[in-house]
This record gives sequence, C-alpha cells and structure tokens, in this order.
Amino acid sequence: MRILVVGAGATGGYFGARLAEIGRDVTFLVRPARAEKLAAEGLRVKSPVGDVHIASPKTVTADKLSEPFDLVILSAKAYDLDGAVADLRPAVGPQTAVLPILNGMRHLDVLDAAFGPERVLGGTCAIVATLTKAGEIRQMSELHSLTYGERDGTRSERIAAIEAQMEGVRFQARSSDKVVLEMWEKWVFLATLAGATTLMRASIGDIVAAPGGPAFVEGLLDECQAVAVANGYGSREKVLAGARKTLTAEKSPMTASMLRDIEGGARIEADHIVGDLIARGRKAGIETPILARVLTGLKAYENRKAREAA
Ligand SMILES: NC(=O)C1=CN([C@@H]2O[C@H](COP(=O)(O)OP(=O)(O)OC[C@H]3O[C@@H](n4cnc5c(N)ncnc54)[C@H](OP(=O)(O)O)[C@@H]3O)[C@@H](O)[C@H]2O)C=CC1
Ligand SMILES: CC(C)(CO)C(=O)C(=O)O
Repeated sequence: MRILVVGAGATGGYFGARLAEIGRDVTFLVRPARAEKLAAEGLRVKSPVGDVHIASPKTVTADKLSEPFDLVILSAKAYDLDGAVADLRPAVGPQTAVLPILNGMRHLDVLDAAFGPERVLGGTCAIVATLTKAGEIRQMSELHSLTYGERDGTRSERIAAIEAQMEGVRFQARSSDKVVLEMWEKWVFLATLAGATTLMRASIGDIVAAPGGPAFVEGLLDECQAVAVANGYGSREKVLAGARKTLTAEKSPMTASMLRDIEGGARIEADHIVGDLIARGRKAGIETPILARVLTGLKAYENRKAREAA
C-alpha cells in the first residue's frame, strides 16, 4: 500500500516515521523548507518509547505530486487545511482513502466537499508531541494511539487493508466501528483541556489547586458534553467519567498542545476547536458561556499576534 502522509510535523511525522520504521511504503508531502531539512538530516523522533531516525525519508513537494496514493493521512493544522487540500489533490484518485487525524470535526465537511464523502474516513489520534525548532519530533509522554474507521461503522476491505499495514507498528493502532463518536469524544476532552489551560495559562494541576478551579473545569466539560449530546454524539458514560478524572486530577502537569503553541507564539486552531463547538451548540439551542469566554481569550491572542506582526 502506498501511503502519503501530508505534513511531517508532530503527528504526521511521528505516525509516519513509526510506519516507515517497520518498512511501510510511506511518502511525506512537505513544503520546500521541510523537504530540504529532511533531505539533509533525515526524520528524527525522540520518544520515551524508543527513538526513530529515518535517514532518507521519501518526500514529495506539491509541484511534483502527480500520482494517486492508496491512503492519504492528513496531519496539517486546521488553519492550513485549505492549502493542504489543494496541494494533495493529485494524490487522490478513485480508490484513495483519505484519513484525517486533526482534532475537531469541521475538516470532514471540507474534505467531503473536496474529494467526495466516499473517500473520507474518520480518524483521531492521541499523542503529546511537538515539532521542535531544530526540526525533530519530540514525543513527551508514552501516549500514542491512532484510531480510524469508516464513518458509517462498516468494516470495509480498505479498513482491513489499513489494519494489515498497521500490523506490528510501534503505536496503538485501532480500527473502530464508532469512529465519529470517538472523534466527538476526543473533541469534548480536548476543547475542555485546551479551553481551561489556555484561558488560565496553567496546567490542569495548577488550575484545580486554585479557588474555583475544579468547578471551572467541570463547568467547561459539561458545556462541551451538552453540545455533543445535542448533536447526537455525547461521550459515553465511562469515557466522560475518565475525562472528568483526568481533567480534574490534582498535581497533573497536563496542558493542551494549544497552550504550548501560544507559549511558543505559534498559530492556533481557535475557530476549529472552540469556535466550531460554540457554533454547533448555538445551532442546537445550547448556550456555552464558558466556551465563549475561552474563544474571546484565543481571539485576543490572535489579534495581538497579528498586530505585533504588522
Ligand atoms: N501535537 C499534538 O500533540 C497533537 C496534535 N493533534 C492535532 O493534529 C493536527 C496536526 O497537529 P500537529 O501535528 O501538532 O501540527 P504541526 O504543526 O506539528 O504539523 C503540521 C505540519 O503540516 C504541515 N503542512 C501544513 N500545510 C501543508 C501543506 N500544504 N503541504 C505539506 N505540509 C503541510 C506543516 O508544514 P510546515 O512545516 O511547512 O509548516 C507542519 O509541519 C492538529 O489538528 C492538532 O490539533 C492531535 C493530537 C495531539
Ligand atoms: C489532548 C491531546 C494531548 C491528546 O492527543 C491533544 O490532542 C492536544 O493537546 O492537542
């Protein structure tokens, strides 16, 4: 199976390197600067579960992309989605499956419109990783899972073929017959984590140790879950209980990648992760005042960044 990973950043670089490590036919669609770096230094992953160095990763830039692939794993950030979709178009033929691993849900609409819903799988990943300034991928905890599936829950031939490719890989790979629900569950968790840690500029442990901290986090989680329920994808009881426990754990150093992005002065997926949840809530008649406050904070950050860059 020919696999194209769009983006060799934190997630695409990590999961792509792990697939390449076991001999899968992986090509990275990258932009010119990243292509140069990868050609010079290879693809390096520093990981608590074992480092990887792919000395000569296969890469392609958009101007050289001409043939369809069997599987496209899409790992661009939401703010780069339109550009990535335009760039990867030649890689999508009649038999291509597109597997996005972005957080949130709105990218599915964009991909459906671009490639047809029959080509678009559901997908979600859990990992704490970053692309460092030096160009290597640093995984910061042992968490590393990739979940994928047909959005209608069927077990198709292409899912069986992807399962075969995932056999023996050094991360948790799992096909799911409830992948859309799992994407929503991840979104509820992440929107709460990102919302709380970015608004408070602190870790979960710092927040829950502050007066009103646990109630604040729980209120945010309840809002996110109410939107998911109103959209028909409320987190299952056990998943929600696990999320609540993790998100209110004393002394937890956990933060969202969005907070790390803010602290590094990088762009963020404010509209995709938080704005879209608010919009889906509003459409279903659910008020989300805490999420609205979170979005104000994120948009203020974006405004400041734009002003300072001007
Ligand atoms: N990091 C994490 O721990 C986690 C992230 N996620 C989610 O995964 C998604 C990806 O995030 P993450 O991997 O962290 O992001 P990164 O910014 O680390 O990586 C994204 C990469 O996509 C590349 N890219 C963007 N547009 C194109 C294009 N047109 N052609 C080729 N490459 C392109 C960027 O390349 P360039 O270097 O040229 O800008 C960048 O390196 C997000 O939705 C995020 O929320 C989910 C779980 C955990
Ligand atoms: C919640 C977490 C850490 C899990 O992958 C994540 O997706 C993020 O921080 O963006």
